[in-house]
Order: sequence, then structure tokens, then C-alpha cells
Amino acid sequence: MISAADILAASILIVDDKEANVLLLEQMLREAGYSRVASTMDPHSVCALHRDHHYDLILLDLQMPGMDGFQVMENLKECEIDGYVPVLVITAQPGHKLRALTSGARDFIAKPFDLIEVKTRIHNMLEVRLLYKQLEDYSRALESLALHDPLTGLPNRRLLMDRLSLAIAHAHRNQSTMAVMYLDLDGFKLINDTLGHDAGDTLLQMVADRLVAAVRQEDTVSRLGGDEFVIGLSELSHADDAVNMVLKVIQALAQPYNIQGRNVSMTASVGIGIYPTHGVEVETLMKSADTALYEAKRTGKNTYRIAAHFDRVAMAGS
Ligand SMILES: Nc1nc2c(ncn2[C@@H]2O[C@H](COP(=O)(O)OP(=O)(O)OP(=O)(O)O)[C@@H](O)[C@H]2O)c(=O)[nH]1
Repeated sequence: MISAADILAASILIVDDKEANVLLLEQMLREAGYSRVASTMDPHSVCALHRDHHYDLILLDLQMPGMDGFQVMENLKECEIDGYVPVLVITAQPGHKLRALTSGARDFIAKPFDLIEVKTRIHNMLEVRLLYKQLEDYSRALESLALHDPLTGLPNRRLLMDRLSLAIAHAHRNQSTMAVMYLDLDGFKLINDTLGHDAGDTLLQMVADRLVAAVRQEDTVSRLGGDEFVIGLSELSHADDAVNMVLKVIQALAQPYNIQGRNVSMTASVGIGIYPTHGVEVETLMKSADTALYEAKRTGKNTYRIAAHFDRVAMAGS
């Protein structure tokens, strides 16, 4: 819902070449309680101002020397990034109303001003504008929720799969390599059992931060769920780089964690699958890394294993 306070806090730009009109509208808006009102008498400056300030409403005079309101609207359509041009035109010519509406104006105000009507139109238009913004925020938040793990904020499996596909396509095009690192914490259940689930959550968040800090920005650190994390290492110049990265990751995770005033120790086991040696598709690479992780767990934990060689003939025949 949009509250009256939201509407009064919206940002407004007045564009009119006549100072008397600017002052009248400014005064009327301030008296009505609007707190963010700016103005310009130069129509050429509107686009740059809007780009910098993202106004919720632009009150635009249609008749101005040098550049009329119709030209300003054309320019605004080009510089508006989210596709909504929030213009309310001001005109003394009844014949211009329809042309203004078909040129992109959301509504119009007739001169001479009927102040009650002006206030009502501004209020209504701002309400629609803010609802539109709210809808955009909701859909962005939903999109983010669908692609991220709520506990750590890391990409989830769905986003990871997309990023791995891109990294593979990139490696294929550049005849370079990339790798998948599959991690599972060792004995994590014990933290939950001894310190409680909240402490377990805190540890998972600290692990996520350390993983992000250990790799490069172009790599993808994701949480699949529980104590399982997968890192997509993209644009590796050599397969050995994956081994250097895994050693760095294992060492970063093995440093003590301070949770609820206690020093907690935790280690991780890791399996690595390297493109194209251990798979040329996301699914096979993930499977190879998962199998290698199983080997790392089986042979003592707090270590890593590289996948066994990918058997292309067997895969093609299976
Ligand atoms: N705190 C917390 N615990 C979780 C979450 N999701 C899963 N778990 C717990 O994580 C534990 C994962 O256990 P496992 O990986 O099977 O066991 P482990 O103790 O790490 O054993 P190994 O992997 O063999 O070393 C289980 O006890 C789950 O209940 C979560 O979001 N928060």
C-alpha cells in the first residue's frame, strides 16, 4: 500500500520557462506538504536532471521557447531507464491535451490553474507512480528469492547451474578451462547437536563469507542446502589453478570460528571436476565433483580429491 507520507516524500520536478508559474507551483506543493520539490526554467536540462534524480513526477509546461514540452517528452523517453515517463503536462491550449497524452504524458493540468484540481491530479499520479515502483521492487525481490539461498544470500542451485553453463560455454569458446568444487563440511551435525541450530546457522554464514573472500569475483560460490557448497571456478588458464584454489579454500575454512564467544573448529572435504577432462556438461561435471567429494570423505576428510578421468565412450554409450 502507498501511504500519504510516501506520496508527500516523492520527488517532483517543475519545468516552466516562466518564473511566476514556477513559484506558484512550488508554493502550492510546499503548502500541500511535498518535501522534495525541484524546478528548472531550462527545458534542455530536464533529461540530465531526471537521469541524476529519477523524479517520481515531472510537471512540464508545453509552451517554452527553444524546446517545447513535446520535444522534452521525446528526449525523456530515450533517457528513461525503467520505461515509465512520469510526466504531467501543463497547457493553456485545450487543443494540445490529446496530443500531449498520445505523446507520452500521463495526464494534464489546464491553465489557468484550478489549484484543487492540480493538487488532486498530482496526488493521483504520484500514487500510480509509487505503486508501479513498489511492483518493480516486489518482482525484483521475488526474482532474487527464487535464485538465492535465504540463510547465506549465496546463489542457490538454480542460479549455480546457469552460471556453470555460462562458464562452460566461455571455456569452450576460448579453449580454456573451468572447474567445479563440491564442498561438504566435516562433522557439521555435531555443531547443531552441541551448540544448537542457531550456532549452526551462524557457522554456515561464516563459511559462506570465507568462501566468497577466498575466490575471485568472477567465480560463483553457491549453497545447495545443508552444509553443502559448490564453487564454480571460471576462466582458469590451467587445470592446476583449481588445485591452488582448493588448497586456499580448505585452509581458509580450517581457521577457528568464534561463535557465541567460543572457538569452534571446522574443516571441509572437497571434490573437484575439471572441464573438459571430467565432463563437458554441467550435470556430468557436478556428478564427477560429487563422486570425488565422496572419495575425499571416505579417505579421511579435511582433504580434496580430483575426479577420476571422464570416460567419453562410456558416457556416449550409456
Ligand atoms: N543449522 C543448520 N543446520 C542444517 C541446515 N540444513 C541442514 N542442516 C543440518 O546439517 C547437518 C548435515 O549433516 P551431514 O552433512 O549429513 O553430516 P556431517 O555431520 O557434516 O557429516 P559428514 O558430512 O559425514 O562429515 C544435518 O544435521 C542437518 O540437519 C541449516 O540450514 N542450518
